[in-house]
Amino acid sequence: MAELLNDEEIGKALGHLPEWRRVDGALERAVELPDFPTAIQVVNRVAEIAESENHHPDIDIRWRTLTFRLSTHSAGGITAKDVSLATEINGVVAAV
Ligand SMILES: C[C@H](O)[C@H](O)[C@H]1CNC2=NC(N)=NC(=O)C2=N1
Repeated sequence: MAELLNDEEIGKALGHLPEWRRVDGALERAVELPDFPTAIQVVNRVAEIAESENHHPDIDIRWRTLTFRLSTHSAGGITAKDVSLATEINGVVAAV
């Protein structure tokens, strides 16, 4: 099972993920896409990655704004899996 990261480890990870913030026991990023179809394309690409890694984000979809929330449910907080998926989500968004 993935180990929970401590405050120092989370802070260090966020240093490399300036688009993300810590909200309660999760990493969170909101991103605005050019339009709704593009937002759904991003969701679909993230879904492929999440399924391949068996680690799934919470996704809030409001028109063209997506909010991703990452936590490891089985650990009850933030683990390296969340940091890894955040990095991959950044890559998907950057490729739009
Ligand atoms: C049975 C299945 O492997 C688990 O429920 C996986 C699925 N996706 C998951 N996603 C997240 N974010 N946390 C988990 O603990 C988790 N567990």
